[in-house]
Amino acid sequence: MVTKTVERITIIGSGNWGSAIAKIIGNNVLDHPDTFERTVRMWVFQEQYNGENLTDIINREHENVKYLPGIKLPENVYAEPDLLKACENSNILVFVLPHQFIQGVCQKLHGVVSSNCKAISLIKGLDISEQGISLISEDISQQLGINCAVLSGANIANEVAQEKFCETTIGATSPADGEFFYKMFHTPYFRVNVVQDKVGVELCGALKNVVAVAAGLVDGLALGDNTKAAIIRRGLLEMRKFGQTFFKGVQNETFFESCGVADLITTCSGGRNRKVAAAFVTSGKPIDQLEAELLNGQKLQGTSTAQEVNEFLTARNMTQGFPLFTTVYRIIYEGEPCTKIVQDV
Ligand SMILES: NC(=O)c1ccc[n+]([C@@H]2O[C@H](COP(=O)([O-])OP(=O)(O)OC[C@H]3O[C@@H](n4cnc5c(N)ncnc54)[C@H](O)[C@@H]3O)[C@@H](O)[C@H]2O)c1
Ligand SMILES: O=P(O)(O)OC[C@H](O)CO
Repeated sequence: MVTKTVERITIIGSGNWGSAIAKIIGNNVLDHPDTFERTVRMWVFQEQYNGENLTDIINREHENVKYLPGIKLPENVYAEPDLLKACENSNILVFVLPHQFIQGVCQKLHGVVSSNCKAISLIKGLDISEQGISLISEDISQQLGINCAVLSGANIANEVAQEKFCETTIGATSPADGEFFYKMFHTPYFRVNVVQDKVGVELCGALKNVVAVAAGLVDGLALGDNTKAAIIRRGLLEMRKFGQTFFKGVQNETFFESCGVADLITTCSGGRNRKVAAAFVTSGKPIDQLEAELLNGQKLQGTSTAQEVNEFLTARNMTQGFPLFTTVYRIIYEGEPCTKIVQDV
């Protein structure tokens, strides 16, 4: 008799989105016991919450009281503070942590992960320097020697966790991987569409965060909805130009998926980057201070991505071709007046 092996999943990250996605995966594996192992492990960057380990609270209360309060996680989601233990014998790795922490995690996992693992990145960020750009999914693939698909969409975590209808996009170059991840993530309220333009999906997720900062500046200046719509439209065009200038094969259609225009709308209305950028205008406080004051440990991605994109464009003498990305950078990091967001774009 041939025994069918089932896939063991580890979620690497347990913030606001990591916890919301743990709810989806934890429930979906129960619907597919022939495909997935029942227990889903979630790596938690350990911290104390009211004098207790966060992992102990999550495993007792089935709730991430710090990053996703008020939402019960399925009882088969198990929080583990040791990264290597969390990933032991896993076949499926779901990367969902702020992009600034991915290098450290990959270094710890280097040489430990089996080459027949599949990975998917839900991270919205890029690894950019003067030397060039790497997609986070490419970094994961290269450092761990495994394939990595991506998932990105108009998905504010708290709304997804409350099971409010939305859509998302999976980018997978292999149709078999696309089908597999569809099964792992799709629900009636979290509708997955799979496309092959993995690079386009990932770029949308990262670059929309810079546009969200611009939208927050507009809100802070109380310029109104027409102005914000103009910023969103211009932002979308710059995202596409950036993708099609620096990467091969990025498709126009991808920008009309959930990961493109839909994510721009949601992030520019209700996202954290928007919120902190608006407060930057109204309070005059530095971004780091506002992140700490307003986000309760959650992390911003848009300001650091604006800085990374600017470093990359400056090294190529191409900032003029991307006025919105460049203006966001200059306002946040070089003290340009916030009103430049409508003068220089
Ligand atoms: N929150 C959302 O609505 C949402 C939706 C879609 C995509 N995303 C993307 O998902 C990714 C993860 O975001 P999130 O919202 O789950 O995180 P978050 O901002 O809510 O939480 C921050 C996380 O980072 C962890 N952390 C802090 N220091 C760390 C360290 N040194 N090393 C490793 N981890 C550390 C914290 O424990 C916490 O789990 C990001 O790329 C984000 O853009 C977020
Ligand atoms: O809260 P933000 O700005 O990080 O955006 C959250 C999600 O990416 C929206 O899809």
